[in-house]
Amino acid sequence: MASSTNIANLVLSKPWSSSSSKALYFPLGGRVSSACSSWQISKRSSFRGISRNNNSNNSSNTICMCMPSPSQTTSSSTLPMAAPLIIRDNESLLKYLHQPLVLPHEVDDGTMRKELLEITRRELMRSISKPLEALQMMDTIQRLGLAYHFEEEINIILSEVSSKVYDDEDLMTAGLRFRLLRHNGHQITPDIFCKFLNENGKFEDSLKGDIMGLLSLYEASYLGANGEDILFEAMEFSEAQLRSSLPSLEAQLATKVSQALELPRHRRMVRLEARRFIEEYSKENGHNPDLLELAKLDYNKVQSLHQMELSEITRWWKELGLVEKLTFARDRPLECFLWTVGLLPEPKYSACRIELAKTIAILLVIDDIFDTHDGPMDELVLFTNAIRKWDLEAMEELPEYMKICYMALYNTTNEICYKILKENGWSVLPYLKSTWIDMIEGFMLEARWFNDGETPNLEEYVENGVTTAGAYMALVHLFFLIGQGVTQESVKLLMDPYPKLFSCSGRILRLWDDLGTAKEEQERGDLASSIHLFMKENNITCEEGGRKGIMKLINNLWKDLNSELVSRNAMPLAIIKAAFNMARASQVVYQHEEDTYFSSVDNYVKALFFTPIIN
Ligand SMILES: CC(C)=CCC/C(C)=C/COP(=O)(O)OP(=O)(O)O
Ligand SMILES: [Mg+2]
Repeated sequence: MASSTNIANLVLSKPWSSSSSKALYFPLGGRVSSACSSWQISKRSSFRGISRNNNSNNSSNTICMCMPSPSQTTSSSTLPMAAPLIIRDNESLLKYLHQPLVLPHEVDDGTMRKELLEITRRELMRSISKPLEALQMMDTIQRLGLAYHFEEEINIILSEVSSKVYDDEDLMTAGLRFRLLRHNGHQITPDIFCKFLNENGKFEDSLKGDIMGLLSLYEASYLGANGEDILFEAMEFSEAQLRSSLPSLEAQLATKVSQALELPRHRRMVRLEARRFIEEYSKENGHNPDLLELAKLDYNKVQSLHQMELSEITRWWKELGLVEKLTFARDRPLECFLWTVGLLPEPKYSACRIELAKTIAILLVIDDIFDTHDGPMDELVLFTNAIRKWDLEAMEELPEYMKICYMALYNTTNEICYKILKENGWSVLPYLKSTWIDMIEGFMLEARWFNDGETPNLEEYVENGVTTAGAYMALVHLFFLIGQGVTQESVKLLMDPYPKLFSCSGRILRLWDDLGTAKEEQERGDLASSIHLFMKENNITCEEGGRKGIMKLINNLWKDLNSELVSRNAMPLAIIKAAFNMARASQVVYQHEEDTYFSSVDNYVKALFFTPIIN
């Protein structure tokens, strides 16, 4: 008979408190109940159930976790998504973050995760003699969000498969090999696809029925750089074939293909893809149960790290108190944090994420001084001049509401510089200051255009829009915060002018921003957006046509961005990755209505930061 355990009196610990790992074992098949709910314990292995009681009538704020003893096993699992969670303001966010909560990795106390990591590491290295197996496993590992644990092993395997010639490799393997090598910054030429062309230079008709091969070619084609025409041929060919075969595919494969057609792998944000793919993978026949288990444990562990960071950012933001003084300004620490997790998904960048989120929060307030508040021109000029001087005395001339913002920027930037100096011995104030000055001058230029009734051309608007979207500011900060490959040579490439890598990724950010926010901005009476300037310059009368044109520009910018990955220059790989991630995050933040899985930014935030994965 099923036993029942009342959880009302369980004392649970905070997600980041290391001292109190509690393992609560319940009998498999038993029930755990609270005042308003009960859970059947029927899942496999250690931790298998966590649910926050969201019944607002019940003040107990119960979090329930159920866990069969390690000896008990059962099969199959489903991952419920985004439980209802309402975060109304920073107050309730902080409250939420400080509520007692036990996350799965704590229950496991890390032992199981470590064991699974070692099992996976061994399996990955064993697969090296079979390239296809190794590549597939590596691909799954990356997709599950686990690649950061296996950087060394992944590089060993990639070096191995990049140096060999595989005469008999099929389309699927060639596509996978190309994509993984290029994604990870290894050299590979698209000539490996030449053998799949007929005498007219077109992909062979015989490939049309090879759905897995086409899918692999399709995903690889999105990493094409300028001049790699074979990959653009590959993109058209594979996309057309996949679309036309979609109705005849069996359900699971059809889902795989439509997911890919919706958004190729190369453009997906790492943590969101991990969240989504863990569920897909759990339903795949023949999945590796250890890998799946590891992915879930790891996802939840990283999520609890993110909660801790978010708690730190929210505390900082509240203490700063900017929005209490500037009531028109945006109050969105969560949104800032979403960006930073997009740019820097790896756990090791915890401190960088916190600092970057601060800069974005301040950027939003300055943007609001210029846009929403419509600061009078003379005040905006004063503000711009004071920032140029970068001097607390210059602050004295400013109106009260500007003073507090000025000092918040001044202090936060100095604190970031101090941390970098302490950590690495680099004195970076001239660079950080300079990138903020560029940004304020960009805002000022927009304000002048608006005030004088002047319309810039598309190119002028977009280039300035990269600066006002904060792209250069964010990447220059990250260059020093990450601190990898900071040399005299790479620092010389950083500013004056900003590197092409930054401007391509920044243009993608600006264009997605306009696609996502132009409607409200136009209603508010802001400057014409890139969509409208594109329509004007190309004699297009309908907005839909303008949007399509902008999408084309974005696709071309991706080719430019990929070219930067191929040429590499002296830019460190970590900052190249961050620039790519900025382009990826832009699409995620601004194109959510077309995403059928998460469907809203709110759901991204819940899935990323608040809802652990449960079985
Ligand atoms: C990674 C980074 C730097 C993220 C910042 C994102 C951003 C562009 C915010 C401002 O958008 P907005 O649409 O409110 O402002 P704008 O007036 O510039 O369009
Ligand atoms: Mg905008």
